[in-house]
Formats: sequence, C-alpha cells, structure tokens
Amino acid sequence: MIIFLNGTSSSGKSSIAEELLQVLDTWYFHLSIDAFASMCPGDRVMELDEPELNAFLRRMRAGFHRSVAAMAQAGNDVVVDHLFSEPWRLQDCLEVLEGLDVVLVGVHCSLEELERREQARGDRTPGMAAKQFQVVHQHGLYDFEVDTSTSSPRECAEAIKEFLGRAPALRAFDELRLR
Ligand SMILES: Nc1ncnc2c1ncn2[C@@H]1O[C@H](COP(=O)(O)OP(=O)(O)OP(=O)(O)O)[C@@H](O)[C@H]1O
Repeated sequence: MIIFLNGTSSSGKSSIAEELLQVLDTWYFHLSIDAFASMCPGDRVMELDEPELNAFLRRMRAGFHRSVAAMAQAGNDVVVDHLFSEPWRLQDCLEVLEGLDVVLVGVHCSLEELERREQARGDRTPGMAAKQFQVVHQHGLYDFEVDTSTSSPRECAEAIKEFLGRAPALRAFDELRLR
C-alpha cells in the first residue's frame, strides 16, 4: 500500500504523514522529497548554474519516485509526501508506480493559512506556497481529500485511515492512467 499525499508546501503533508505512522494498524515508512533533498550537499548544489541545477533536481525527483516504487515492491507500506508542482512528476509517478496500490490523497489548505504558516516557519521561500497553489491540484482527481485549514494533522490521519477501510477498488491513479 502506498498512501500518496500531494499538496503545496506548508499544507501539512509531513505532519499528516507522521500521524499516519502512529494511527495505522501496520508499520508504514514515511518517504519524503524533503528528506531526499537533505541527503545532498545543499550549499555546493546551489553553486550550479540554472540548467545544471534543474537537471540535478529532476534526477533527484525521478530517483525519489523510483525509490518509492522499490520500497513498495519489496513489500513495504509507504506514506509518500510529495507535490505535483510540475506535470512530469505526476506522469512519472503514474508510470513508475504501475502495478502498485496507490491511494492518492489531496492535502488542501486555504491560501491565507498557507501564507501564515510559511511566514511563521521562516525556512521557506515567501510566496512559494502561493505559486504552487494554482498548480499542484490541477489534475483534479483524488481518492480522498483533506483540508488542514479546518482539521488537525491527527484528524486528517484518522479520516484517511477510516477511508482506507471503505475505499473503492478503482483508484485515482488507474483513472489518471486512462486519460
Ligand atoms: N492541520 C494543521 N493545522 C495547523 N497547523 C498545521 C497543520 N498541519 C501542519 N501545520 C503546521 O504547518 C507547518 C507546515 O507543516 P508541514 O511541514 O507538515 O507541511 P508540509 O506540507 O510537509 O510542508 P513542506 O512541503 O514545505 O515540507 C508546520 O509549522 C506545522 O506545524
């Protein structure tokens, strides 16, 4: 099982993922694109020129998608914390995760609250969430959706768990592949 959380920066994906690890009945791994980004020497990477940096980041994200697939193929249950802020990312995930059971969860949050969180965190580029806001949910299809403007991370995790018990067999990823 792969529970795939998609939402803007500061929408609360990581917080929900950590709660899911506590409330789910089996032992999931939380695989996060942020964790992958922290594995490289960030200060040296920032010295790359723009085309090199874009190529580097694309390889990292493609590697992340394949690592998720590899963990699931080895029999592990996984919570993925990622964002479809470029169309190729969703397309790549649809291809790479084919044959695996993916439940796609949209993590929503009001723009006002996103901007408040972004400012409070201080370690995120101001305006990043607003830029992603118009893009990450553009494919418009989920198995389940949560709103972190009105629910706590624990409430979202509990709602996702409850959904898993009644989820229809046809997944959003199956429908998106047919498009
Ligand atoms: N449901 C919530 N209600 C209120 N605050 C929240 C909620 N979920 C997360 N937050 C707060 O918002 C901030 C961002 O949360 P989190 O790191 O989980 O988001 P994220 O989507 O993983 O962000 P990023 O992609 O930038 O890493 C944190 O300060 C967190 O405490």
